[in-house]
Amino acid sequence: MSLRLFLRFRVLSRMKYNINHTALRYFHGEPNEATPGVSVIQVKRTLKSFNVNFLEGHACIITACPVCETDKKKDSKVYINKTTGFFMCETCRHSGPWSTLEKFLLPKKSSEIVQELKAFKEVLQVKEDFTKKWTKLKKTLKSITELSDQNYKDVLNIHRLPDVSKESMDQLDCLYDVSTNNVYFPLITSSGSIVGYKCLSKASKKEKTEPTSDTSGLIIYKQRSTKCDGTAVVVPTIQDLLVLISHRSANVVICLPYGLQTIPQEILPSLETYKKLILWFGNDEPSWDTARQFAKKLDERRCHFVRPIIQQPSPKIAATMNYDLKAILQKATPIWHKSITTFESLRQDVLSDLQNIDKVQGVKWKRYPTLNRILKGHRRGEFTVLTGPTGSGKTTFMSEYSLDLAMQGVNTLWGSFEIRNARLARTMLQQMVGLPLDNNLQNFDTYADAFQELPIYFMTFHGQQSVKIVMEAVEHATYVHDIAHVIIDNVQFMMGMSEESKHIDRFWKQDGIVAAFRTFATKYNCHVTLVIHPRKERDSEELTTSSIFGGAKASQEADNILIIQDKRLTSVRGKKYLQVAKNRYSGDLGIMTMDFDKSSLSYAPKKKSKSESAKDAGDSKKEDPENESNLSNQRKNQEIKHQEQ
Ligand SMILES: Nc1ncnc2c1ncn2[C@@H]1O[C@H](COP(=O)(O)OP(=O)(O)OP(=O)(O)O)[C@@H](O)[C@H]1O
Repeated sequence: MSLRLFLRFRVLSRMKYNINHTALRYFHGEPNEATPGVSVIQVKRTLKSFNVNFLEGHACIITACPVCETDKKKDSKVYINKTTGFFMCETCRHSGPWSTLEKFLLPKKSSEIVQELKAFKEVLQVKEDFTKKWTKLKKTLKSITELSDQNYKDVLNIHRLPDVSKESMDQLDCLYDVSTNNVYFPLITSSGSIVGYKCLSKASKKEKTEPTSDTSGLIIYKQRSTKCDGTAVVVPTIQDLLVLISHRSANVVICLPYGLQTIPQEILPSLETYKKLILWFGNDEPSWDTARQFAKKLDERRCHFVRPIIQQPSPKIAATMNYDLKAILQKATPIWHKSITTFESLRQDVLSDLQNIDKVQGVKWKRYPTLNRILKGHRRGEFTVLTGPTGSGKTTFMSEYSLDLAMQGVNTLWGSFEIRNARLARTMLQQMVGLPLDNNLQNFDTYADAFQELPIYFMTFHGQQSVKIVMEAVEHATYVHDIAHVIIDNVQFMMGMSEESKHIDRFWKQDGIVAAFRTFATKYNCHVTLVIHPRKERDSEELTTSSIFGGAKASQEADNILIIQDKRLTSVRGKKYLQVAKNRYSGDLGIMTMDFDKSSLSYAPKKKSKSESAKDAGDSKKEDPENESNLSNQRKNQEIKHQEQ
């Protein structure tokens, strides 16, 4: 345990946390630092072996902070995340991976080790204390409750906020900026420290959060003169929070810092005191998906959910419809199902699915209407395989396909083993702005700022990697950043050396990788897209589902198979197109032409003038292969099923 080792670790962990705040959020390839992946049993065993008393909470293990102890501070608690091992102390604000805390917990430390720990502590990650910034803001801004009654009402009207009394608002301690009309709500931890704020902006009409990621604070409202029974209602927006406050619908209401986008593991300590959390997010599919995802982090056994049916929209909408908010909250049911369930407990889910049929079909692409028609949308928990000849544009297409979804809020994790992340990010940036970047360098910062807002994360793996390490990184990122779409480009980079003689082995290896990602997609309710090269086929032959490299596993396990077909080399009028060769959700198959626009690196269909579209509509009936009849689609699907059997 030398100081050198500690310092090396520090550089990596610092890089990890700092880079998280920038556009490209990287994960490191080193097994220990990148993917803590500590089991709760392991943590408990170590604590017991060190004779350390601890409490097992819902999402964290709680014990006295050994980092504070070195300063002889007493009564400080450290929270250790049960899934990742990430620790956070509410007093000294140190945080980091379990492997670091373990060193501080060692019972008998030689004086040499004590010295090393002191030096190490200096360089440990410390969560930013926002109190000073907040105090500064307080000097320049007004407390909202200081406004005259009329002005206070005007501010509520400007932001279309419900009629919350000044007394209730006073508890939230929010500030008002007279010059911009913005309202600031502090984000507070359970120990009372201010760690950021949520701002209702008049100009953008949106909620903005500072810091932009990984805050440990929440907006917590507790009704005065009522006893907390350990229940809190959790809502995504300030509007929802204020509605519940103004209707006095719950004793404790908590507003999440980043809405439905992500729930940082840093806020879990502040939620430990609640025995029951009622998640009230809204009655559409994304809200429902998010609730299930968040509940996994919060500990499903204490989570209840306001089911997403028409009579139970988000608090804000329910209030405008004059629904009884208390009655809706009383109908909240547990998220956690036992292994055996009955139709009685499923009926609300079935009803919700039927009422939300369009949204259940998934997130629709903005750039590919044809894909929406065939695949209906992009759904969580599915497994997609993309294949196509070498250099046919698999990466370029997948880049635009995933960008489109990320721009609609799908949290995305890219594993690009073949091309460098910087090149991939550049392709995506160009696809986002639709212009060649080198000719528009003067606007780079504007473009980059917009790109930085997107929920896209990149793994820093490059070249050959073991499946175990990649899977650990993917599972970790899915937990920490609530990832909904993982892309692996391409599978061949997880299969070791590529000698022809080892072909049989490689088939087996690929089957193992496919099985691992299939299981992951289902277990974590996350969409996985694997890019797989085809087997060597003759150029003149079309690729089919059986052309995918490896055994039949990939085509059997996939929910969707997408194949890029390049007919330009074999026929004069040949085109490049994307074939949907398998679609488990609706069974519809078909093709989408891929006209490449070099300046925007895009395959999206170009917008046509009215006369052109009218002409095309006539022509396409005659010859457009995209209009294959459903009958032939069904026949093709049956053929695939037959092959699989
Ligand atoms: N339809 C097209 N016409 C012309 N150039 C294209 C087309 N599609 C992609 N490209 C360009 O071809 C190059 C290779 O594309 P890309 O890396 O996406 O292919 P790939 O199928 O992923 O390759 P590999 O088989 O090596 O993985 C890129 O520079 C891309 O901009």
